[in-house]
Amino acid sequence: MIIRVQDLVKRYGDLQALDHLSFEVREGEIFGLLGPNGSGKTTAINCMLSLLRYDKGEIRIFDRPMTPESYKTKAEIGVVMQDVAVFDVLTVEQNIDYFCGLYVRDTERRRRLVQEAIAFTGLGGFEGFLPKKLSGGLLRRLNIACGIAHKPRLIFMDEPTVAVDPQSRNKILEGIKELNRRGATIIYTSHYMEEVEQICSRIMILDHGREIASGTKQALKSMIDLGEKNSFEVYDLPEEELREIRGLPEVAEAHYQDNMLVVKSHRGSNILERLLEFLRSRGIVFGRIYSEQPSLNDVFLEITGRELRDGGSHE
Ligand SMILES: Nc1ncnc2c1ncn2[C@@H]1O[C@H](COP(=O)(O)OP(=O)(O)OP(=O)(O)O)[C@@H](O)[C@H]1O
Repeated sequence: MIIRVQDLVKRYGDLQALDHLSFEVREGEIFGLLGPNGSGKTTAINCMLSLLRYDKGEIRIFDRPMTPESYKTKAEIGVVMQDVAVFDVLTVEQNIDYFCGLYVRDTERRRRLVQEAIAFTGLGGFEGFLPKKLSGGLLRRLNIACGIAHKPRLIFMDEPTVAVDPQSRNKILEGIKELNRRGATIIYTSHYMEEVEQICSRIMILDHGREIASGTKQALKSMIDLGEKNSFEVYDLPEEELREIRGLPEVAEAHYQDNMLVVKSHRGSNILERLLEFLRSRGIVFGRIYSEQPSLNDVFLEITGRELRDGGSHE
């Protein structure tokens, strides 16, 4: 077992940030911690890294107890934190060399590792740049290079794509999958469900410091009764027709707002064809049609009654 967390409790004064959290991470996984802002993801990571004292519980990494003095364990861990933490006065290359040097003393080997990290994160050509000359996306990639240059066996990544443009984000996500293919186990936190769905092999959903569900994305989605969501651009939908749609046995819920008819079906039922027939038979004019599978947001919504996040933008 790469990580075993048992019954972890962390309080900040009266606030219970982690509430009896237990989970395990196996070798080779990309394990996603998904939860809204403030759900306890960063606190959980800081406890696992022994950067934060906790009130109760046990944390083992590589089958060894994790303590602030676990230097051997720490040397096998890479950390990419939410806030970019690099030295302003050092160049890209010097920064990576500095962080790699915390674990790798041999200068020849380090030189090779630094070059590999530069190539891996696509920072070639920027070696001599100071961090303040880099774009936001490149700075994030430097942050990642600093965390992974020493080729750790286990990598913690805390929201590494916050405030990153879509192109850099995709590069970062591809990079994470590649690190995993090369053998690293990864803990990835995010409040962006699409990212977690895209890269994580197993996911734990957190809310108020508690696990509300965990499993593969398929397993999580099969926990809820929701099937696909079909949306139709409809210019006029009489109340009577909406009532009839709601009455169809496969329909879980149906709403009509701002010229959009949104119909969510129960799990396992495919009703797009039937809805199209219904609309046509009633002479209801429709425009564009979208069909979506349930998302992890639907899982979160069904369990907590709230949206995983407000709005849809990747701010
Ligand atoms: N040093 C601190 N002192 C007091 N409260 C804190 C402290 N750090 C975090 N908290 C609170 O603990 C809860 C969990 O915060 P945490 O940062 O772990 O959540 P998170 O899921 O990582 O959120 P985010 O995505 O915003 O970082 C929040 O309510 C937060 O306000």
